[in-house]
Amino acid sequence: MEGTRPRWRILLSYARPHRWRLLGGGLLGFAGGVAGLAQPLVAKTVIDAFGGGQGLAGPLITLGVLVVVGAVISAAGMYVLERTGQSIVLAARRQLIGRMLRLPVPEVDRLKPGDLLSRVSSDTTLLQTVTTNSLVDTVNGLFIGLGAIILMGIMDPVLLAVSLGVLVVIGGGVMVIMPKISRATERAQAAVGEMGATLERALGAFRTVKASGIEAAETEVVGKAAEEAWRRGVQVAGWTALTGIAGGLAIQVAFLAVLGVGGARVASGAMEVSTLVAFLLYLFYLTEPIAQLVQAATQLQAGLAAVARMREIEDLPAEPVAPVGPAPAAPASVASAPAGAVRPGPAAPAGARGEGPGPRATAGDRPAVPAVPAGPAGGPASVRFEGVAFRYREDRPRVHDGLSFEVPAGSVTALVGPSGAGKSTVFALLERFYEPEEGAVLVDGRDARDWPLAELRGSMGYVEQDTPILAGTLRDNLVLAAPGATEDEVREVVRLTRLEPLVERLPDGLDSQVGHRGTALSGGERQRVAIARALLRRPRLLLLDEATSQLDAVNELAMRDVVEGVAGETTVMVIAHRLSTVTSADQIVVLEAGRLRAAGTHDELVELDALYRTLASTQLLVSQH
Ligand SMILES: Nc1ncnc2c1ncn2[C@@H]1O[C@H](COP(=O)(O)OP(=O)(O)OP(=O)(O)O)[C@@H](O)[C@H]1O
Repeated sequence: MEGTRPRWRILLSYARPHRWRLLGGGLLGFAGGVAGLAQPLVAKTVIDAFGGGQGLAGPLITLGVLVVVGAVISAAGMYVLERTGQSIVLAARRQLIGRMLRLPVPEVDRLKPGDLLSRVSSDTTLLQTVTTNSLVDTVNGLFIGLGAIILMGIMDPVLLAVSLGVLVVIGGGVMVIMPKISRATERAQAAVGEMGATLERALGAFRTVKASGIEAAETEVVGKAAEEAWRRGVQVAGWTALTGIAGGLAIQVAFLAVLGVGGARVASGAMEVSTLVAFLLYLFYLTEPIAQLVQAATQLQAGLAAVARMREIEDLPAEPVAPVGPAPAAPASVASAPAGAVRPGPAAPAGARGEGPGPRATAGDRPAVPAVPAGPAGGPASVRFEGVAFRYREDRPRVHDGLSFEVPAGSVTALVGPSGAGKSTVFALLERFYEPEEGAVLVDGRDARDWPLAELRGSMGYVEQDTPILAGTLRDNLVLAAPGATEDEVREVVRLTRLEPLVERLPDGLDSQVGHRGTALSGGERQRVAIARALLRRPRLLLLDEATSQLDAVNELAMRDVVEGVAGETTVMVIAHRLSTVTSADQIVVLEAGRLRAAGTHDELVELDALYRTLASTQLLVSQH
């Protein structure tokens, strides 16, 4: 229903919650105007008093008070309206931001971040004037205009008909132009969005731009987008100027018409000269309200354009709102487990691990490793892909084509395969960023589509290959997905992911800033921060996309500690690029062209699968512990 609502009603819906403030601001403005009107009268008493030799003090004080009070009231009215305008912009921004962050991944793949940014920053500001000053001006203009028209009608209905005839003809012309202003503003705003998108493209790859020496070329690209925004802006200016003169023109033409018709009526004795003069004065009195109405209508067009661009986002499908609240706190006994403590035995007995290739080792067989802050509530999750077919877009080939495999609860499963085989897509489908075309992705035997989305994602920790870090402090980044994490838990994951030396080195420890996108950290540190962040979430299923670029020894040890530290209590799926990861995995799933090629242990696959042998001897081969 929202989508079919006329835009002007949507616009009014932004103002509605603030109607009393708008009324208050409007009334203050009106009172200020009345105080202004009273000033000439009081000025007259000053002059009279001056001429009559009476005391000047009284009238002068009255005049002074009137001027000051009038100015204060007008300023207060303006402040109330401007403030309300800001509140309306704030509400619109909050709504839009909330919506954007809940857009499904495929929608955001399609949209440009720079353009989205401009909708929140630039389009919303267009609401400010139209929902406040323009609204008040429209009401004022209508009242004053109607009052004048009634008086003119009482004075001479014929001349009123002449005046209205002229006003309606010119007003009709203005109405034809108005939608053009709306369309031109929409295009101008779209051009501003495009400019934002091109600038974001350049700033997003800032170092590459510099290293490639393409500053001038990129400046040209962004400059072209800015030029387009200018061209559209000039179009808006042209149409606005045209409507601006229409108000004055209407009055002048009406004046001439009334003078002609009125003059003839005076000559024929049908009306008095004084009536004609009074009528003409009223006609001029209409100039201000008409100008106000035209200006408000012009601003309304800009507001409508903004609404259209904001609605484009709000009409897109959105994911359900996740319940807010920190993850449940970990039991203190586990959270404070000393370094090197052996975890409690394997959480899932072998029999509970489901069918499929059996895990090679249970967690109990592993060497003593540090514990993660706490075991996940609900125990490790199992995963099954059943004949999954998936493509990113209609016009693209299938990435998965009948993919089936099973990951028993509590096991460590490594996914390997040539580049582009669809490994990362397995994780994207598990997180339900996308939905399969055919088949099903099952978590704990339940179709991922049947899970409440927040619960499904809440049970997983996902470490992307390019490990995004957000601007803020190291601590902000760690507790991002687990705001309820205790200091002990944070310290524990820091130790487990071998981030301690980094924390000690940083001037403010955990509270040091990591820079925009974590630029103050090395690639390996960024990856370990991402792992620590995922662990603090106490996931039932840990999805690790090993970075191919960060293959240093510290990272490798950190990865091994993490996997060993959580195995058994948490199911681990890791897209493996290190031989050490696959050799210690319970099972290895080999993907090729979106299908399962083979599954088994390292030794089995080396024996049985040629592709795995090749992968193990080339791509995967890094170092072995
Ligand atoms: N968002 C996307 N939109 C369109 N196509 C995509 C998208 N993401 C991935 N693809 C395509 O899907 C295919 C599988 O990608 P995926 O990232 O799952 O491969 P991968 O096995 O993880 O590869 P790698 O080891 O190189 O990371 C690739 O051909 C890729 O180009």
